[in-house]
Amino acid sequence: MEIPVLELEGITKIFSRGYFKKKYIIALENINLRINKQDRLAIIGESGMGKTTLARIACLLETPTQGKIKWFGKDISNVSRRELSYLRTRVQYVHQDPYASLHPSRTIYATLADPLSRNNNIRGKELERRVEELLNLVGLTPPSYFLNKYPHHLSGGGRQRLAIARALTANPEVLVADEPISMIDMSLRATIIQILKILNKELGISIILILHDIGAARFFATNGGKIAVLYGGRIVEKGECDEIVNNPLHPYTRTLISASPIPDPDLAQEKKVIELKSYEPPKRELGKKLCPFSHACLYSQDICFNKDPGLENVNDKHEVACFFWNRLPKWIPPWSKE
Ligand SMILES: Nc1ncnc2c1ncn2[C@@H]1O[C@H](COP(=O)(O)OP(=O)(O)OP(=O)(O)O)[C@@H](O)[C@H]1O
Repeated sequence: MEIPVLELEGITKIFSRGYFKKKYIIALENINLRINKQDRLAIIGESGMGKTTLARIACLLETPTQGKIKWFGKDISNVSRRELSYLRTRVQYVHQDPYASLHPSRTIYATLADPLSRNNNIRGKELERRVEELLNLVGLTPPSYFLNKYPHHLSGGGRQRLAIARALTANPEVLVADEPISMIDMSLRATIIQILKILNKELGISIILILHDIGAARFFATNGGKIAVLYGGRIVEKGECDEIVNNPLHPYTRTLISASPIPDPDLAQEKKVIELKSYEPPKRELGKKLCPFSHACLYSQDICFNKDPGLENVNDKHEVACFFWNRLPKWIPPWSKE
């Protein structure tokens, strides 16, 4: 079996808040993920489900409370500070807010040339050539127009392109983009996802894209990519994108798909959004075994409140954590004319 570039094994993250009366927040629980070379993985879920925490742990910017992180099969839980800072250059993080992640007083040339020179030990003409190559790659063309401009001269989409180019200066093995399209114009969102797909295909970089919209996740991961659905800090369903989107087996994934906008106005009018029993966020208690979606799920029964369903293999392309996945009603996709 292929050795994954990055592997998360049984990752749990618990935050504590308060000084005298501590409150514990289970942000992630028992997350297992394998990222192979050139993988395309979309992680989806609503706000507060643990996406950013997972992204930061995958980029080695946050330490898990429990679990192992492996880099090419080697456990890196106890590596030296020096090795950790090296590994952090191999897994690059693209922040959701391009406004905050770029230095406002550096030109676009300096934003890219300084880290390029540091990471690759190049200067002069070679450095200029590489800066131009990166600008071309992310669609900031012609490069000569942008070199002496500043981030504030760019639109939100342009700044996100620059942030992606800067992440590439370290020649990363993995790029984790945390909701990179949430703060940019709707019309530019597809182009940013398209750039990530090109980097994945042409440079062979493994890409983890964090999103809350399953439609965007589908656009990114269709045709060979994967999707993992996060709810209440757990992965409730994961597998090949086309398999998950066409045959979702977790009630939460079905809810997400049914809530996602569809472009066809006739279908949009007829589309039924799946109602839930409750719209409260999941309650997570330390040591309590249950399905995190049980309070909201239309199909939950006693067992769902007393036992952790755990991910089960449906087939080699699909895992789901639901006791009743094979007893749910037939799935009719909202885009179907049936
Ligand atoms: N540093 C922290 N200290 C305490 N609690 C935290 C911290 N970071 C995250 N949390 C909590 O962990 C849970 C998961 O947060 P996280 O930001 O990972 O979710 P998310 O899915 O990325 O949400 P969003 O889309 O709103 O950013 C939330 O309940 C959040 O309040």
